[in-house]
Amino acid sequence: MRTSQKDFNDAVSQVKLLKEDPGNEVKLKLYALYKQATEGPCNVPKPGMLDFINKTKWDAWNALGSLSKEAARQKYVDLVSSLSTSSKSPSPETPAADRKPPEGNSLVVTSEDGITTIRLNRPTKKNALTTQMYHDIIAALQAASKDESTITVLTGSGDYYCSGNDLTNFTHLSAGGLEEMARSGEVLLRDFVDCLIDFPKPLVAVVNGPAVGISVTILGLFDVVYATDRATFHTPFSHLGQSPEGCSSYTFPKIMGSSKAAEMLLFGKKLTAQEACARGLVTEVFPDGTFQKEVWARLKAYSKLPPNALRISKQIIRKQEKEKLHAVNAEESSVLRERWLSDECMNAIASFLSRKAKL
Ligand SMILES: CCCCCCCCCCC/C=C/C(=O)SCCNC(=O)CCNC(=O)[C@H](O)C(C)(C)COP(=O)(O)OP(=O)(O)OC[C@H]1O[C@@H](n2cnc3c(N)ncnc32)[C@H](O)[C@@H]1OP(=O)(O)O
Repeated sequence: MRTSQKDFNDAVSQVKLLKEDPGNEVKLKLYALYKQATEGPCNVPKPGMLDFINKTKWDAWNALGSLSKEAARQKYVDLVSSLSTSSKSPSPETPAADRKPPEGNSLVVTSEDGITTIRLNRPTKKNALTTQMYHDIIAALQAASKDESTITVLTGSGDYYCSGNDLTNFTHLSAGGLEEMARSGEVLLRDFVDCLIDFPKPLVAVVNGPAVGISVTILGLFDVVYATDRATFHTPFSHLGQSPEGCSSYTFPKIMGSSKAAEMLLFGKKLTAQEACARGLVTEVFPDGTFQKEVWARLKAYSKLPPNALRISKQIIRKQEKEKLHAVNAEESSVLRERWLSDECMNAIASFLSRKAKL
């Protein structure tokens, strides 16, 4: 059956009414099909390397080749129709466990039994860290350092611990352009890591699933790291045209030796939880089935220890390193600022956003 211009116009209007964000990949497909349906094959010059949002869009449109306007209209209508069906609200009978938790509250902070828990809560994005989340974690750590709790925990919701920096952070350009984005990124990164370096109470990572990028590098600044046996530890900086951060250029060689650290930080070797434990990055690994029960029981017992003694002991253990860690953090952040402006980095991010590469 042929798609009429009216079907197409209706589908264009329907997209604006979708209840759920269909995600970047689908939005890119819709964009490309729309352009093909309305203007025909891609007929504009390829945007420059640094203009990676428009370059990604151009790539998607250009990839449709000589597809006819009629066929593109049909594909657009079919795609919108599949989205409209899948984004209908769940019926009242849908069991709660089958529903995705809301995306609204990306960080959930709770305090109970002497433990303040900071939970990354963007499970549908594998808990990738938005710029807002870095700010919120800083605020949560500052509050936790002064609250009644004895121990502070960082963990994730859903099947991932954290997929690292949200790569769409790079697409939110302000009036100052790329340079300004890189400058503010450097300041945010430095503040975030400084806050971890200075955190005065026992800081525990409860790694409930795979961990990527900055969520791995900062583990050297935690006092204890518990991981499920499902967790993996991956720092794909070279693949992304980036460089190590979170003080890992200093803490990783110290923790695991320089050659093992290089395998992770230069070549992006992904470690299993057992390997990370053998290298000293993880304190203890638990079977996934009993992970939450065992870890929280242990933390509850530790939280009954005298809080002042814990603070003072942590201070003695970390004191010698603080100055060095702040210097390392400043240097890593400054090097990254340069990296973010490089073609290698731009290309890697554009490639992720257009879904050509997965790590
Ligand atoms: C200059 C501005 C910067 C400002 C901020 C500065 C602050 C400091 C920055 C410090 C530098 C940090 C460096 C890093 O952390 S490097 C590591 C970055 N992370 C990645 O490269 C991971 C990318 N993701 C993946 O490879 C895969 O998604 C993953 C293996 C994690 C999971 O694959 P899987 O197939 O299981 O799931 P999906 O790919 O379908 O993912 C589900 C949805 O989640 C989205 N997603 C996942 N990870 C990220 C991410 N890091 N950023 C953005 N979005 C992410 C993915 O796109 C899917 O979304 P859709 O359903 O909408 O398609």
